[in-house]
Amino acid sequence: MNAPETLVKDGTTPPPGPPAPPGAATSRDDPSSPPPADPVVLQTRGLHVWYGSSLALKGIDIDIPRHKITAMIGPSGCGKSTLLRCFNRMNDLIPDCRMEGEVRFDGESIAGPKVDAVGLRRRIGMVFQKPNPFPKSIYNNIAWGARINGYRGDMDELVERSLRRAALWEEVKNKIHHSGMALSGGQQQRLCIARTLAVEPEVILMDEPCSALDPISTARVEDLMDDLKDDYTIVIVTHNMQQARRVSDLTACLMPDEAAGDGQRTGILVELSPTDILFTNPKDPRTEAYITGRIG
Ligand SMILES: Nc1ncnc2c1ncn2[C@@H]1O[C@H](COP(=O)(O)OP(=O)(O)OP(=O)(O)O)[C@@H](O)[C@H]1O
Repeated sequence: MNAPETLVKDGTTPPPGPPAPPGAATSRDDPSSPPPADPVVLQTRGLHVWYGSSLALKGIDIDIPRHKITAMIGPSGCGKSTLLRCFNRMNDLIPDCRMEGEVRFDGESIAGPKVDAVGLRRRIGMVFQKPNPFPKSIYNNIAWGARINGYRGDMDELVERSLRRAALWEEVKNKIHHSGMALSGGQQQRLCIARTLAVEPEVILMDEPCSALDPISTARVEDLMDDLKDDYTIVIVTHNMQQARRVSDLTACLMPDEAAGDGQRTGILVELSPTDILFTNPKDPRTEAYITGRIG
């Protein structure tokens, strides 16, 4: 995503709230101020994303609520991962990827050269499909990132706290200086979650975090997500509709735009609903067609 000079808004959609002035103090700067009252933590308006000349996402307007788990489902190639990467500007790292529209975090635009993308990714962490621990010890998988991010506190305490929070401590406490690569796939994924938690993000983006895991490891990660949502906002992309039903509070259904030209698969958001409603009484016939297997 290249930061656009001018943000383009879809005139058919309601505009977001007013942006905070650049450099304005936020509640995060002042520890005595109450947490933001706005229940929406991430918001897009009129979001379009292109890879080269190919339009991958069109006109996405979505509000992600704080301290909830929002799942994103939809057929392959309809732009779920692309949308996830818009939230912390990971698309900036993809050549030829360009976005127009607005993405707001805590009410402030994340686009533009003045926003520190690295700092943004610290506040909005990401867990990937394939566990990707560093080729370092379990301890250093956590300590390394924390040190780079300027952590000056008690590192042993941070490592233990992060591993406990990721429900991994009991399994690794006696081999903390062994390689993270020697853990099982499920343990590696929880180590990656612990590494993400160690830098104290507010939001965790998960891109199919269980697709490489066996059912028992999947259940452990799902239990962990449920436990984490009191303190974090989680957005998860999943192909597994049962998983979306089990873990999420809200579900967003993305579908290919029927109006797109031949050979184009452009994703649009057709529905965002409470998960129990989306799977039992969907508002949009395209959602119903997808969840009943009539569109894949
Ligand atoms: N790095 C990239 N370069 C070029 N095109 C890309 C890139 N990443 C994704 N795309 C294209 O953008 C569209 C959306 O891809 P994306 O991976 O976001 O969809 P998805 O819904 O997450 O798919 P899946 O469910 O298969 O993972 C696809 O047409 C894909 O080919």
